[in-house]
Amino acid sequence: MERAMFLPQGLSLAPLAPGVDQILLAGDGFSARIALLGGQLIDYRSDGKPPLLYLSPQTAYQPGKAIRGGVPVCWPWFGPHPSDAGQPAHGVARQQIWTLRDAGCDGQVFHVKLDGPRHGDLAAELDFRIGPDGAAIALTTVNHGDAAQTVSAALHSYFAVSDIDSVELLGLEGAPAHDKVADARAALPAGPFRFDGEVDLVVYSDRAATLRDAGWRRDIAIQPEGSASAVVWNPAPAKAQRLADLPDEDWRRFVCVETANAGDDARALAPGEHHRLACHLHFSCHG
Ligand SMILES: O=P(O)(O)OC[C@H]1O[C@H](O)[C@H](O)[C@@H](O)[C@@H]1O
Repeated sequence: MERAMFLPQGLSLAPLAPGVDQILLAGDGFSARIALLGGQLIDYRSDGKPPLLYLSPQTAYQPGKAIRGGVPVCWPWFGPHPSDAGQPAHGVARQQIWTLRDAGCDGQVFHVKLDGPRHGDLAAELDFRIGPDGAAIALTTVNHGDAAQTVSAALHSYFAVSDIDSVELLGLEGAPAHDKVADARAALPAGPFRFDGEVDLVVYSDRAATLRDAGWRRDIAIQPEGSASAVVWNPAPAKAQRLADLPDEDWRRFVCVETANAGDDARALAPGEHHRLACHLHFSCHG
């Protein structure tokens, strides 16, 4: 909180829950919130429009627990730990408090830098650029050690949708994928992808994708950087019921399209090397 005096106009720190602060951004025609727990964007919206991101009303804002919604940062591993089942799923970054290092404003675009927890010799930082046209989130990993390290990660975006039956995902047609539900390798269909039942895919693609929502007449454009994998996830009713921090019916209200370095796309970092994984998110409404 001691940094509050340096914050630009439109940006402030406020409590989100006991022991957890959030950064509030109020721009011309848009607003956003970043939780320091997990270093995660939890809200972005244009005035009068539906939110970009889904955020569970049942989430616990408690250090040591991940927030269900927004854009959790999975780091420095995605999914189960590669060798130690006692470690948390999706790494340590989403459960810990990040530190605000710098914030500024360039015209209408806010930028915010956060420092993440160290994990051994690996360090993480986040760079947000948030303006009237959308949000960009960049996760940079640096290997400060003397040995090579493998890192997997994801910007686990929960996109809000009008209803899951109204959306289709475009841009990943025909891409090779690992279907984690069937534990099988397969290519995505040649046409638009629709969500039918539980979906948990690592799609090997570095292409931009578009989430088209006919109900809200909106397209969300997802432009990846430093990524050759996208994780596409929706739990469907049975798995949603097993998630204590998600209302039973809310699986209909989001889909995750995660800009990732997952599965075969994990990255090896030599000593001193860094890697930047970023997603650039824009939405447009159509008639
Ligand atoms: O419940 P969580 O640990 O947040 O994980 C939620 C989901 O994240 C990713 O999308 C994984 O591919 C899924 O397998 C997992 O179920």
